[in-house]
Amino acid sequence: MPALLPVADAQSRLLALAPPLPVEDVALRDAAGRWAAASVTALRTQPELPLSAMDGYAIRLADLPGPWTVIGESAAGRPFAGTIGAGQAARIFTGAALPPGADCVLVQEETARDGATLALAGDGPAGIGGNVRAAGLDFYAGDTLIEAGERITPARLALAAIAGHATLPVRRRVRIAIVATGDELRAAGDPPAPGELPESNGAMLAALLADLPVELVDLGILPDRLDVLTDAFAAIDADILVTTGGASVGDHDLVRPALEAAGATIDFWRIALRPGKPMMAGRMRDTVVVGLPGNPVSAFVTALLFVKPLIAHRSGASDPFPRTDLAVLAEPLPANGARADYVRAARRGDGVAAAAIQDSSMLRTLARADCLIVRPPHAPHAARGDSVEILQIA
Ligand SMILES: Nc1nc2c(c(=O)[nH]1)N[C@H]1C(S)=C(S)[C@@H](COP(=O)(O)OP(=O)(O)OC[C@H]3O[C@@H](n4cnc5c(N)ncnc54)[C@H](O)[C@@H]3O)O[C@H]1N2
Ligand code: MOO
Repeated sequence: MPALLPVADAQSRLLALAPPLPVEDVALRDAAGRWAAASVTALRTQPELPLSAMDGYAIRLADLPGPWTVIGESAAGRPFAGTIGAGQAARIFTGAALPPGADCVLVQEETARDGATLALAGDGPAGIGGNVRAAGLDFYAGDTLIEAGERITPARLALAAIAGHATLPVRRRVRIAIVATGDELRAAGDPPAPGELPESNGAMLAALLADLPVELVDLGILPDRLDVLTDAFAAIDADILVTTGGASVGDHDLVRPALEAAGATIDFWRIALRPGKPMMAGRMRDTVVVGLPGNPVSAFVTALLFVKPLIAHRSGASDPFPRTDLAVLAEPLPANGARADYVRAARRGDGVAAAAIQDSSMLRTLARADCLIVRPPHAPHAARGDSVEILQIA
């Protein structure tokens, strides 16, 4: 058996199987959660004019300590038409344009007003520009606001809107088909006969992909039959096909031969990862095929490390891999073997502690974990208090 492929090598080979999808311009709200296909520049300056940051009075700093004569009003969207001269003030509201002649804003709470006469009842603004947002404070027309390959987060979406964009260039949504394989599987809710069990990977994968720009087709459960699997795979019209189960070496593990019979070329199979060793990936015409192991925890971990990054890559992400953090061990960990280990763990006190049993079938253990401790191949014994890399999962 050839040596197992290191996780990072498998990740880069997977992404190299197919490029990002074609670009389309979509309405702003439809771009949420996708990745910018080109850099986004500001079509306007924000704010375009100096604006008041407070409700109060627009004045000239040199006129402090007053009093002033109030000669007009500037509201957001309805600027004052006149100019502020010596001893004059304009009522002004938050977001309103600072009238010409004024250079600062006196906040309402520091004033006493009697008809058109305004008196100081506090310290007043600290200097020229006090309580005023200068033109271009946030950005200037022509500034690059979002780089190509960056995710369109809610904040970046709002930024694009205020910068004057109605649409954004993004990659089209990823069409992804998922299939569970196994004669023993029954749809969740169907009573299983002895030796059968409810199918759980489909719901888990769909939930894991819910925050990604995908069109998901769930093909349900297919039996361990070469002809049925081959016909089903050959008929798939998707950018990515994800199977679970049947990936290992048993007599009923038919995903690889079925993919090959359907025209796929397998690029790699079996990686140095626990859980997730029997994972495979390849290409079937324009479809990237990813065969995940059937064990539910193995399917979860390989979906996090491979399927989500593949979707991000095909969606144009420049940084498609999950971000890890550092945490302190609340309990020691034994030395690791030859495969990278993603250890189910939970926060305890101010550290993280691994679950006692790490079997890759155990969904309750996974469901109670809030992170995976990343143990590199051959990592030595780690003591309580040591710093470890973790991947947040909840
Ligand atoms: N001789 C060897 N045996 C195994 C090896 C090996 O290297 N040599 N690898 C083991 C590893 S590691 C894993 S992981 C499993 C994965 O094998 P498969 O991908 O072929 O998975 P199955 O055998 O089909 O299923 C494993 C397990 O998970 C249950 N399962 C499958 N699909 C689902 C689903 N959609 N929902 C819920 N549960 C599912 C299935 O009933 C099995 O219990 O192979 C080891 N064996
Ligand atoms: O690596 Mo398997 O994925 O033990 O569970």
